[in-house]
Amino acid sequence: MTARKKVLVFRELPDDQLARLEAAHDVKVANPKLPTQRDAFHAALAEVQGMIGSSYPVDAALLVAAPKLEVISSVSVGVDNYALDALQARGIMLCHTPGVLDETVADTVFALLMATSRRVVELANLVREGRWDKNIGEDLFGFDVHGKTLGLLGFGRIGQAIARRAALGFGMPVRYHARRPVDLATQAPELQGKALHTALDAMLAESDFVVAMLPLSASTRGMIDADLFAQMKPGAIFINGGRGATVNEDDLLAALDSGQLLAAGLDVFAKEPLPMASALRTHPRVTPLPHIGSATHETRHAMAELATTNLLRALAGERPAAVYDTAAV
Ligand SMILES: NC(=O)C1=CN([C@@H]2O[C@H](COP(=O)(O)OP(=O)(O)OC[C@H]3O[C@@H](n4cnc5c(N)ncnc54)[C@H](OP(=O)(O)O)[C@@H]3O)[C@@H](O)[C@H]2O)C=CC1
Ligand SMILES: O=CC(=O)O
Repeated sequence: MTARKKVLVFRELPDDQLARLEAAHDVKVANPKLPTQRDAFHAALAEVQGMIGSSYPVDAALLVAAPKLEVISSVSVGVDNYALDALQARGIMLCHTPGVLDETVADTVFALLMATSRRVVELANLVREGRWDKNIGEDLFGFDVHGKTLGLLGFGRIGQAIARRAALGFGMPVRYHARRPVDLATQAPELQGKALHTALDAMLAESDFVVAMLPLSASTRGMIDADLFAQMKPGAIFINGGRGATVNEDDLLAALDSGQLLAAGLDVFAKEPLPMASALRTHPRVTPLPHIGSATHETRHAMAELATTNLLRALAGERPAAVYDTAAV
């Protein structure tokens, strides 16, 4: 039997997953985002071997305050909140939740595709506000989604789930850009002949919808800028389901205001929650969501369960299913 260790839960976990942790280890729950729990969170760091949570920056200074830390289990697939260099230097394991959220995040991205192209929020507001006094005219028509070309920036687990919806359900030709082409024959045979690895400039020029599904890293920070927007088809729709800071938001606003982009659907922003002063919050052709890519009951539970299993395995000296390679860029 594994010796009991000290575990810090820094974001709410479902009761059944908390109970699994408490059965094996001494657990402290303290969310540093809540002023009433911040001191308890920082005090606990000195003794903990394991941490589990998400959506909080675990930087190098925080890690210095946690000298006994062996493993962090993130309830997220993205790992941009963690000081990867410091984790690697200290030999602290980082686990995450790839795979269990792919289909749900792809659904969210498709909701944004449909909402932007068919003006769903704008037209629902027209009805709610009592402005539906005659049949709508051309000025409020949308554009088709089916049959249009989809360009994907990032073609990993989630990008491929989006491509399946587009190619198999909506008859959309798919172009994707990633640094390495994916071997569709072994990894996604259903997309063979339907999704093409395409040079970035050609993908941008050919796509009616450009969807970014990129992780945030040194190579992607600010990557989607004025230069890329200028290469998109005039009147394209841009969707971001990856990370906000991969986009230069001032350049995005300029592309919307100039008419180069027809609309944008955004689940993620450079700063979250989105500041009240951000023009993206109220722009008439932006559909903003509060980072809900994986936010369904089923998927958030599956993520918590995988993260809990990862942590329990790591603390027991076993290899968890989803260890992030902190040396990878
Ligand atoms: N909105 C939300 O709620 C959610 C957002 N996310 C975000 O989505 C991201 C992607 O998740 P997932 O699909 O599981 O990740 P994967 O690691 O499976 O895929 C990442 C993709 O991005 C590509 N990529 C990485 N760097 C670059 C680059 N510099 N230029 C071009 N392509 C690049 C990779 O290909 P290659 O390495 O060959 O370049 C790969 O195709 C997560 O890291 C997270 O930030 C995830 C879940 C929910
Ligand atoms: O943004 C969500 C994630 O899992 O990463």
